[in-house]
Amino acid sequence: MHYGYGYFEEGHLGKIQDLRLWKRLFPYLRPHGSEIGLAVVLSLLISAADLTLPYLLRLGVDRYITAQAVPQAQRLQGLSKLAALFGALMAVGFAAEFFQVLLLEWTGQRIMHRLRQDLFRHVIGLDLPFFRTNPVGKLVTRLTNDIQNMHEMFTSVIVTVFNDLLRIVGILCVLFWMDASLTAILIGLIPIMLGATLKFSLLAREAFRRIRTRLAQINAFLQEVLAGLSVLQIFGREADTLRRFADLNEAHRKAALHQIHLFGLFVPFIEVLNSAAVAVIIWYGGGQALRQAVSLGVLVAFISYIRLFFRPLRELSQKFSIVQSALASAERIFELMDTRPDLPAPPAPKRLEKLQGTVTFQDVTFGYDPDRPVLRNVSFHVDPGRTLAIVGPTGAGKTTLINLLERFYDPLEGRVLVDGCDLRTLDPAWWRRRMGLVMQDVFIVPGTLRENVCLDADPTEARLRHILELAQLSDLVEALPLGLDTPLGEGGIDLSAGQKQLLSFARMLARDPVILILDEATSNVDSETEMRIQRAIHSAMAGRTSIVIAHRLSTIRRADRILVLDGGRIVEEGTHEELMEKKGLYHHLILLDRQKVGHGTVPEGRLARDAMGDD
Ligand SMILES: Nc1ncnc2c1ncn2[C@@H]1O[C@H](COP(=O)(O)OP(=O)(O)OP(=O)(O)O)[C@@H](O)[C@H]1O
Repeated sequence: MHYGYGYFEEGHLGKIQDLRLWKRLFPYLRPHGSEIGLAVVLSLLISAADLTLPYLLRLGVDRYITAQAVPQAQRLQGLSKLAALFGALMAVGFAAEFFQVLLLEWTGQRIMHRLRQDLFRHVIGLDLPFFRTNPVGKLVTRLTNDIQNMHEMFTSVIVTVFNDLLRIVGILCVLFWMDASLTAILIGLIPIMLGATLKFSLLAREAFRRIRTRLAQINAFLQEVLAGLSVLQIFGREADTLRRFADLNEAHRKAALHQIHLFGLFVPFIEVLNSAAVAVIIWYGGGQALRQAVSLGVLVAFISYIRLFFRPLRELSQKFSIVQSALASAERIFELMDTRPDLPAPPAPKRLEKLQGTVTFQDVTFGYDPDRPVLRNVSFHVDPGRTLAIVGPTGAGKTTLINLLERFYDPLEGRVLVDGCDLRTLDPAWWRRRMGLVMQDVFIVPGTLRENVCLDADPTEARLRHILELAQLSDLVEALPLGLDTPLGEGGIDLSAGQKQLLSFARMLARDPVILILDEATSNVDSETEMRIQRAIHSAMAGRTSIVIAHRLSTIRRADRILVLDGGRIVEEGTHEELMEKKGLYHHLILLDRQKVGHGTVPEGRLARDAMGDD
């Protein structure tokens, strides 16, 4: 939320004298040099019009209203001319200000658009390890509040500060030229005005910070409560939740009231100061006028100038605050832009001409936290077109293995090779496009069902129909009024967990990958659909290297090789028959599974993975 004083993250202010930041900002301003130049010219026009208006008043009073010696008709004619000139100048000032605002907003929006685009491009190019340590909320703030903050600075500070300074200096010069002693009085009032507004700015900034903190607490609380509302209702936590919300709401109300008091005090105070300045000028200047030391016109012009003079003075401190907050935002934005990917890109990323699909793990050790390895000395080899099944207890490191194969992370030790090439030497985007992933968690991208199936693939209409058929999605598509053009996700329809898995399978088929990875691919669909999907999966596996995190005996049996992982190590390896003969962990797991099936606690053929950790 923006209050006109900039958005501040706890206690952090930007340093206006930080040249490094201005240097980084300059490339964003440079393409708009002509627009900024034009805005400055318009500033000159606005200031000139503003400064001339009170002077016309002076002329009106001195030359025509109080000039008894001049004939009446001439005075009236002069006044009409002045009034016309006054109107014309106001129109010029208005038009110039209108175009300046348009120009600055347009430029500000263009700059922000580019900055946001650059930042987003950078963020989505970062690797998964970065997102583990940087909360999503923080990144969203960078792309929204911080960018908005800088927009504020571009549109309402950079050029308009020039306006303000020009006006202040211009007015002082004109006043000095008209009457030095009256100007001296006005200058005496400047420190009081500046001091008051500066103090107020600090208090206002603190007040807004408090409101924002309270609002952030309310937002976080609401998000949490609404996401888990059903659990809350089941456990009867409504009254307690209501009480906690009431406390947060009350704290926000108090903070908002404090800010209203502050403004309620400051705005009239500034008005009083303004009026006091006018009173002093009337008292002192009036005396001078009576003694004929200054003309009545000068006095009238002076009073008009005072009004013009105090506004920019008052706004300068507010603008100072906006610049401080914008520079703090710029610092955070550039800090994010300077984050380098954790996975170093090879100097010349390779793309293999003809990918066979051999996968080799060579003595791989890896941990998300380098001090706590999740995989230890893992080595295996899968030939093209072969199927490898990985089984093991919960938390054994199965998904981590897949993460390394996707090159979302690099091993701490050892190498992951495809067709004999270290993954670190390949172009990661090219490599990831060669893999088809069917996972339990399916991410729906905002878009239609067709876009969600095709993603980066471009199958023909007939092929797409065939894919939907294989993925058991045809009936669903037919039942939807808009068919494949039905929007999914927010604002569109929601798919069931099972339907999402079918979608994930369809995506894999559309991509036609060399390497197939299946992780709990059909855990959420009914038995009949599962059977059909399993059949389709097996035919999809033909001719592709497949790595399956297996929970079903049927899949495991068909695998060419089975790895049994436990505590991040490969503890057994072989075919189903070999491992059964060994009578080790695999044998134990299978027996447990059979027992469970016997007791009817798990569906037939599903490996009793929950029981795996019991041993
Ligand atoms: N992103 C992550 N950051 C930190 N630790 C993680 C992360 N992902 C997994 N881990 C840890 O790594 C270990 C292995 O997790 P992994 O997901 O590979 O196990 P898994 O064998 O796939 O388990 P499951 O069968 O339950 O899916 C676990 O101890 C887990 O806590």
